[in-house]
Amino acid sequence: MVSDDIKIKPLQRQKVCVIGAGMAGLASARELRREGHDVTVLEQSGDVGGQWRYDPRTDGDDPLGGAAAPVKVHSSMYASLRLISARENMGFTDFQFAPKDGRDGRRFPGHREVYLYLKDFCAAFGLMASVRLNTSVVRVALAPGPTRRWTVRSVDLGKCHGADEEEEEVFDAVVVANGHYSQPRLPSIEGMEAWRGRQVRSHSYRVAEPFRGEVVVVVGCGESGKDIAMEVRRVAKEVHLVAKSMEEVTQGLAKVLSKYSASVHLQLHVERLCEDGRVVFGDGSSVFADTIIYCTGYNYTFPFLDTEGAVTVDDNRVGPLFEHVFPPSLAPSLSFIGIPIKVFAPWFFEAQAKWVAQVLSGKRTLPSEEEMMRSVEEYYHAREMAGAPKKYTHDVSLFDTTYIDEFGSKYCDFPGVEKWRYELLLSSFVNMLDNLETFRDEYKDSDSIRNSVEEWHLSAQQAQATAAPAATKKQSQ
Ligand SMILES: Cc1cc2nc3c(=O)[nH]c(=O)nc-3n(C[C@H](O)[C@H](O)[C@H](O)COP(=O)(O)OP(=O)(O)OC[C@H]3O[C@@H](n4cnc5c(N)ncnc54)[C@H](O)[C@@H]3O)c2cc1C
Repeated sequence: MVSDDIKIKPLQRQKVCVIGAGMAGLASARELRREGHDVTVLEQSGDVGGQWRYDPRTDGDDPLGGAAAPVKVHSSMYASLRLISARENMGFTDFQFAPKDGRDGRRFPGHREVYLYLKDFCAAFGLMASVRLNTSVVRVALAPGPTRRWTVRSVDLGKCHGADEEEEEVFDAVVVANGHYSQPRLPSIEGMEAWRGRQVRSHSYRVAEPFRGEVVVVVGCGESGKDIAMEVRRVAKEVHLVAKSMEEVTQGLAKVLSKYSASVHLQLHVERLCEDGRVVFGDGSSVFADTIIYCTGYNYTFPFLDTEGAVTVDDNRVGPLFEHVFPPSLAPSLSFIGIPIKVFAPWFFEAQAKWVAQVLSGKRTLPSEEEMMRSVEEYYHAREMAGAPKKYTHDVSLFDTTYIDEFGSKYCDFPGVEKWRYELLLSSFVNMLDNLETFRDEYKDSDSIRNSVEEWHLSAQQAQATAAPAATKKQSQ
């Protein structure tokens, strides 16, 4: 643990390392630069965009080894993926995700449109000047000495893979933004190791073609599970979609299940896998399957981070983190951006990043370590009382307007999410629950949403035309 008498560098312009150039890392870079810090973003891949940079390569089919071993391919996006959140609800406050001529202008565009948007964001704010690509961070630990600083060890993947190519740099602060949709979280099912068929993680699913003519079991009924089951059904002999309980079977899912009843079958729970290739379900029925695709979520992982036990991951709880951002004993020099799930992204990442940038510059102060710790413990206790499993610690719930709005006003004078955006979110969600196959293309806005969306389109386009060049000029000065 960190010694109590360690000196914190006086707050001002800090030399900050951001790990990762996805949505969260880019939001951090922009806010830190705005606040006058000296920022270096280290990104292991050859471009920015994180998850939204589709990668046709995969980590292969071995889920058992793959669950423990770090993945090599970062993005879990499949080729056909389209957003589940409306573009009007995704975007930075001053750089909206507005449709652009000649691009995918749909309300729920494909993954590439988000990647291009993030590239535009980088260009508009001159962020590439701070980003070092092909640089994988392999170790982050407290630097020796009387001041709390961090040694960051990285490898230049563009050059070579040898340990002697590692570089060490010392930073005043580190912002961790490495994402948490890459390392698959797998269920533990009896017989998994000996089952003779192919077992694939949704992380490695790209297209349906490899499953042509097969009997496929899709475990997990979240967004990816449903999307993948519906896509695979077009080429497979039959698909068995496994839900945890009937609660997951929304009206929309029930509709498609009845529409495709000849090829898609709902199952509840996988009981065990048999060596002969059978998959036995909770009701005792079974099927000989060729492939199982696990769509069972992802784990938080920070393989490079050594905090001497100050921050741990326990059943997907990263902690302790004050407001999901600062570990009390290491704040503010270590912070995490993008940990919460089910938030307006990147809007919320921007708010978190603004807070971190302002705390580092001394514009804002944090409560004492003890108070932050108490707050974390109270939060855990409240979650427990509400019956929320530990693994959902960072699910702050998109529909709870208070958390996001209070965060913004309390920590960084950030505007609350406008009412119409919540209305749009809710109506899109209800439409998705009812019309799984069509919700992205067929929707009916209420008059008030339609008016607000029209206004948004106009102002977003104007803002992009004027503010972005100004921002570029300002950043390059
Ligand atoms: C299939 C799928 C569908 C999704 N659909 C939606 C949606 O519709 N709407 C929505 O809002 N969100 C969606 N999401 C969630 C989305 O990924 C997040 O909103 C957001 O992209 C997370 O951004 P991030 O920057 O935290 O992480 P990432 O995008 O994962 O970026 C992390 C970056 O860190 C880099 N990195 C990691 N480790 C290191 C290291 N050691 N050294 C250097 N660099 C490193 C990675 O290469 C990557 O570029 C979806 C996610 C998935 C997987």
